[in-house]
Amino acid sequence: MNNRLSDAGSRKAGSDPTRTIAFDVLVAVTERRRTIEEALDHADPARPSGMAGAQVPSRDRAAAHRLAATVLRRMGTLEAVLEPFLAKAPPPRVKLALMMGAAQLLFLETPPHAAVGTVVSLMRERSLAPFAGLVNAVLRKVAGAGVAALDALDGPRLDVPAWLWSSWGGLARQIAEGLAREAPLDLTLRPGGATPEGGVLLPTGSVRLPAGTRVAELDGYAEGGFWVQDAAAAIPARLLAPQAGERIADLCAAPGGKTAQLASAGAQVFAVERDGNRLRRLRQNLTRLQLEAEIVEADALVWTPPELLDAILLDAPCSATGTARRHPDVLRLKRQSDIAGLVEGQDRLIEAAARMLRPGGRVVYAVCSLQPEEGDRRAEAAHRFGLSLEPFTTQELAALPEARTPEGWLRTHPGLWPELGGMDGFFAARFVRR
Ligand SMILES: C[S@@+](CC[C@H](N)C(=O)[O-])C[C@H]1O[C@@H](n2cnc3c(N)ncnc32)[C@H](O)[C@@H]1O
Repeated sequence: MNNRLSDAGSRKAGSDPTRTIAFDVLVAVTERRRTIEEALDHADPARPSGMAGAQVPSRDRAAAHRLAATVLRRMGTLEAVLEPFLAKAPPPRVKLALMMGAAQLLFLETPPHAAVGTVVSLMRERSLAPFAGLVNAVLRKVAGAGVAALDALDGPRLDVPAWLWSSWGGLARQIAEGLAREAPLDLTLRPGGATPEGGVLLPTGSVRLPAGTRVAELDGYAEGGFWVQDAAAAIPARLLAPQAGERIADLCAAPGGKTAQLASAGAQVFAVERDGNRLRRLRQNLTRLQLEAEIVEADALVWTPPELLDAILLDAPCSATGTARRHPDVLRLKRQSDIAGLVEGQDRLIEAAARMLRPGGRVVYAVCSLQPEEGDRRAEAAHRFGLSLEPFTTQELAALPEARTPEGWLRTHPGLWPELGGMDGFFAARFVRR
């Protein structure tokens, strides 16, 4: 993909869809609070941002995704690099274009003539021509300073919004250092599935391939030998320890990574999901994997299982701050004020799950969040719903002892496994119905 960004410089200036799409994505994320994926779905380099048009070819989409994600991941650092070269603050869209140029120069190894030339052309394409001279001059200075400009900057601190940094307490620096790295591709293998070529088996059982690997091109993909799932995301379903024949609900199921884990253990799985579009993806995933589950389009708050259940996996909707490596837009889109509403929804789902369980039945509550309100605090509150805490044992977390909290919960974060390439942030706790 590096090449893709570099190649564009040799094309005619102004004919580069990658930068145009990346710019439109950045505008959509920062001005309209769209996710990168949503913005890409609406991208059309031939039209100004926000107008849906022809589908973007997948190679352009991937390269634009990488560029926009790099800007969002390193936004604080990029602002600090540009600041000395700007006499006064430019309009927000001009600043985005400058950050895009600087990201290519400093993080994506794009040749200077390509990085500067394409962003200058972009200014004309997006009705910002009066600023083309400024952009040209500033980016040339950034190119002249080179990566040495990064040396004096505290990148991890600059790139994380202050409210998130303070919410992560003593782990903040470690987490932020992990977020600065691009996430690898992690797979969960079907039982007995073969590791694709180049894959490394991780201590927890997932298989890891380098960032940028195209999953659909791997041997065994079409045959359903594996599915994409971050190493940390694969742990909660393992901790539920599904047994063949057990009645288990996956209450927030799409796109189905955890449903697949439960089904491949031989459990009788109800995959409950309220979003019809996401449910379609879950169905497609299960079909490719040749796995079976009872797919239920319903709100888990009101759904009632045909009989009380043996176990539940509750992967509740959350702030998703634990996925910021893969989705750096999360850093810019989430706000501290979002947390209270999410917490309320999580408690309602825990309460609903408790009602579905037979006495002695277990639930693993999980969130891909790094926020303590959505993690430990929810575990502390679960007794209100007739649930007892059942901590994970050291043996259950033997493959990742550093992720076991003093209370016996699971807490992963992007700063773990730095030498192996990190992992997403997840919290999980187990409760049993009294
Ligand atoms: C964190 S994602 C789940 C990821 C999934 N467990 C996996 O591993 O692939 C949360 C999902 O919960 C769904 N959801 C949110 N609230 C729900 C509810 N009340 N009932 C059912 N599904 C819900 C969302 O649409 C979303 O697909």
